[in-house]
Amino acid sequence: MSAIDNLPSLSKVIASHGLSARKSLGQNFLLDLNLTAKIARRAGELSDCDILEIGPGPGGLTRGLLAEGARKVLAIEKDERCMPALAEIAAAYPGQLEVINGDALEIDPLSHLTPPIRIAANLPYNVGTELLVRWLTPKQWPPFWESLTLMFQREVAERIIAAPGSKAYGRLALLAQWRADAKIVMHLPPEAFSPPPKVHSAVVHLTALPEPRYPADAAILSRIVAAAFNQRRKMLRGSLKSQAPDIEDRLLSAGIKPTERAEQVSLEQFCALARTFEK
Ligand SMILES: C[S@@+](CC[C@H](N)C(=O)[O-])C[C@H]1O[C@@H](n2cnc3c(N)ncnc32)[C@H](O)[C@@H]1O
Repeated sequence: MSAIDNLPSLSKVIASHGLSARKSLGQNFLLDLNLTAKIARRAGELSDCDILEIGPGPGGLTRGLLAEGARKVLAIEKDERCMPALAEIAAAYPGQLEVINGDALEIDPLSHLTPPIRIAANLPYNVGTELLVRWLTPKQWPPFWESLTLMFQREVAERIIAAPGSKAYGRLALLAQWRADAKIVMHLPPEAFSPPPKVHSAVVHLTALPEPRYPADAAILSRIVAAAFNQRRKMLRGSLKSQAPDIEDRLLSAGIKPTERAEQVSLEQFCALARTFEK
């Protein structure tokens, strides 16, 4: 019998290590290993890849990723209490699991990983969106990762895949669809988690495009789109007035009516508008 067969169930792990869920860390754990294996399979072909996992908690998804054949998993977890449980998994997969106890928003994981790299995470929603925006907006493209497989609150997942004209359409949709193919690959009810959250969840899979769909500077595009959607009910000539005194001319040159609202503007048009700020 191998060490992996000796790993206890996640309910036992939680009980034996006293891992009562902390709300402040957004802890809603996945305890069903069939489910975590299913999520790991949605991350794509793992056997030749290093995986960056953020927020492994007691290690349900970590076990799924390793069982699905990941070459190596680098897991960054803020909660020190999870370290003994993760050490048990590391012992079952010698040399394949490296754990860092720290804040993923402050750690640069690159020196610990070898390409090709995929990212998988079940994170609190605010940390997840902040990291997603960071991963989508590096200056250089393609990025260090090939794909992202991320759990979100269902409404956030819908914002990532939203089309123009819909209520969910905004900065997340534009940044995600500019440089990646994004789709929802799984829906999870609250009961899938312990403790169950108040909201439904969904897993989004994003594959990095070799090149962005349209040329634009990431920082400028991000700034323009944020300003446009911060006042999404306003006409763009109003919401973007602070960006440039000649904003109406810039909008017209990008093929956008200055009286339109952000919701009606396509990704291609936002990129054209961002390019007027590069000159
Ligand atoms: C929703 S739980 C998911 C845990 C585990 N992946 C699972 O699916 O059962 C989120 C995890 O992210 C961790 N976490 C929260 N903020 C973090 C941060 N800034 N950096 C690293 N981990 C964080 C929490 O401690 C928690 O273990």
